[in-house]
Amino acid sequence: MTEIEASNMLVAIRVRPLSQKETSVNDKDIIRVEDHLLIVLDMNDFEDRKNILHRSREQRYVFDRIFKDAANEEVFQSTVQDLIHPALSGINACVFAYGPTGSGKTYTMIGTNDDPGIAVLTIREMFKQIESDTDKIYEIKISYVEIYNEAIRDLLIPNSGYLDLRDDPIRGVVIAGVSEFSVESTDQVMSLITAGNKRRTTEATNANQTSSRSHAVFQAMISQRDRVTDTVLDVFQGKLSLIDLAGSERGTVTENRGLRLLEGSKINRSLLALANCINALGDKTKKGVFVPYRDSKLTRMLKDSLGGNCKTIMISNISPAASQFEEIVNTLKYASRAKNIKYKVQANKKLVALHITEYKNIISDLRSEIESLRSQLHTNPTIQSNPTDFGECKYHSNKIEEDIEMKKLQAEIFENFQERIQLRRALLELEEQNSLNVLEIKRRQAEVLIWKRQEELKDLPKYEEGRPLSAVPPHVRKQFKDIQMLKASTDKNNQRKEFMLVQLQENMARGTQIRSSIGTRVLIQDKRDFLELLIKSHILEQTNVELEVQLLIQEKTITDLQNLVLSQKRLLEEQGIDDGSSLWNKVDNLTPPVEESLEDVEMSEEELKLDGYDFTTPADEEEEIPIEEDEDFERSELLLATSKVSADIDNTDKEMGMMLQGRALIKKQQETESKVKAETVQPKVDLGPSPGLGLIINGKIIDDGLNNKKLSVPKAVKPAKKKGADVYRKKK
Ligand SMILES: Nc1ncnc2c1ncn2[C@@H]1O[C@H](COP(=O)(O)OP(=O)(O)OP(=O)(O)O)[C@@H](O)[C@H]1O
Repeated sequence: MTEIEASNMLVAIRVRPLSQKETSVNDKDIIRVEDHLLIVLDMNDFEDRKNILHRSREQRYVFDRIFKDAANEEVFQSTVQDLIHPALSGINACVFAYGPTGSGKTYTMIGTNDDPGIAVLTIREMFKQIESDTDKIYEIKISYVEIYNEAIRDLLIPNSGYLDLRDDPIRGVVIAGVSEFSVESTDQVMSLITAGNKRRTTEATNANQTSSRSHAVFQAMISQRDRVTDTVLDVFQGKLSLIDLAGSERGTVTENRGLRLLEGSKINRSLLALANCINALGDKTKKGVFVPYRDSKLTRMLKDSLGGNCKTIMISNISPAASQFEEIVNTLKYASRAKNIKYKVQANKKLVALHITEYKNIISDLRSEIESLRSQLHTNPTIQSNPTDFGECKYHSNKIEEDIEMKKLQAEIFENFQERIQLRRALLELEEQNSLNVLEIKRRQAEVLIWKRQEELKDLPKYEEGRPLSAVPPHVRKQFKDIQMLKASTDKNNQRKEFMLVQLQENMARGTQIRSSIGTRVLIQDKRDFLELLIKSHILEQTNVELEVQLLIQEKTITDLQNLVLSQKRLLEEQGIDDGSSLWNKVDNLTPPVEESLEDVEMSEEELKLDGYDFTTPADEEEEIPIEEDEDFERSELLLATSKVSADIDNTDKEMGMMLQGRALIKKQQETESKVKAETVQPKVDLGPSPGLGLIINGKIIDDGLNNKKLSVPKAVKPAKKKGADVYRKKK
């Protein structure tokens, strides 16, 4: 598995001017900028300077780029301009504007006539570069959608229905059925964007007169090839995404009620999912932890941009007003975390061997469902007979009621099926992450083994013989620390897997219940059409999964895996370590030194820098990232949960068959789990819960991931410290 040089996400901060409203109430500007340093002053420092007991809440942050009183052109030139050429050369690029409501995200992305925003400037620059490149032919298609209340709508066509996301084996996550317009000039793009913006859902809230209630995603698909005929052509395909996120809502700030409150909680949900992904990707202590991209439509769409082969820029917007202190600090903390996100070209690589069985399960599951539907369709004599027979319909005498019931059923079936596919795929991804963790652990263990071998040749006591960890070189200590983190992440992933398995069981039981209720809920002819539709959608999904399997096999990642094992083995053999017996047994038996806990032996900043760690995080980074804990937020969650429960079908009467199927599934998963466990060395240190990664299942926030306790490692009982030469006992 070849990895290109990793680079970090570029994070820029944009501070908007004080608004008229803020100035009119004498709100103060509390943001100071000195090059890469951003200082958030404490308002109390203005008013209460004489009170020496007052503890200042002043905060300092370091960022790649900070803009204050800057025009959009300046922001563009120092950030996004550098993405245009790579995007035209086949590299994926993404820019997203993040920040609380009213902080200037839409201003940054769209701008005004006098100060055109990033989207306009990007398109202009793109066509400028295309026109000056006479050697190549470019084709550009654009799409523009919004995610509103977790539903995707096309902004380029009027009255768009809801669109769905699909996992395309070649293009990654795609929006099925989205309109893509071929464009040849800036003007064409601009008129499409303007029309799209008019269709975007905006409302006045207390915090912003034209608050964007949705996340807007503009994408340009670029293909480039040489202007040479009659030769085999290489076509490069890049994707440039520009995303204007909806603002994070705090009920207390916006004083939203009713629909706005419900809407806000959905916006928060996808932003919480985004924050969870940023936390998982950007936290150095969370190596190998499963990234919950599937928790929201937004994060599913952003999967490539956050953790894949994509150059991404995050522009975090803030107001400078003292009244916005909490929002400013929250935004800056998330932005700081995002700075740690790194990219690797092959981050989305899949491990074929470990997936084939899982995919086969999905296919056989779909097949049996199709069979059951077919037999319902063909064996039920009442369906085959008179299509206008209304005899089976017990409850609906009137056609309108019938239509409503039919639509409700359709929605239930679709939702149930989508949810199942999402859970299944998430389980696959989780398995993949754990398998990668096993590999990463072994890779590091092999490194330690090599170091041990080299040490054996020296006249020093072995670390097992009392040599403290502090005497171990930094690069080896880093391997031990990484191993510890990876094992902790694998445990955390397994806990999450258990949650998901329970959800899957419930989903399947609900599916059976919905299907068995069809006969009593709709008309005969409708039932027939309905079942046919169901069969078609299932066949489509099955074909999709089968295609994925074939592609995975073609990817030959199995070979990659074998190559890795072989090269690792060769490496060890070269060092005279592997005697040809079992390499993996040998590395699995490797235990970290017990004389001192790994946490006790802190590496110096210099040592860590040498090992590739980043120290650009603010001093208070260790603090927990606060979440919206206000009453309104909780109330809106409750509201959502209640509406969900009332829409749910009572599934207490589970069929025996489903129970057996569920048990078989759990048994299978347990077998897989014990297999994974057998391959993984149990951690010697209890790491406790890993912080910062929340859990959203079926759209419900199970664990916000931000209230968890911090990662704590119980300190090992330290032996009395030896000094100087005592530490290095002579080998006998
Ligand atoms: N850099 C800026 N210069 C001048 N005015 C600005 C700037 N940034 C934002 N504004 C003004 O502040 C107000 C709020 O900005 P905007 O609508 O872009 O916020 P937002 O973050 O997109 O809000 P929401 O999340 O509610 O949609 C607007 O009136 C906008 O014109």
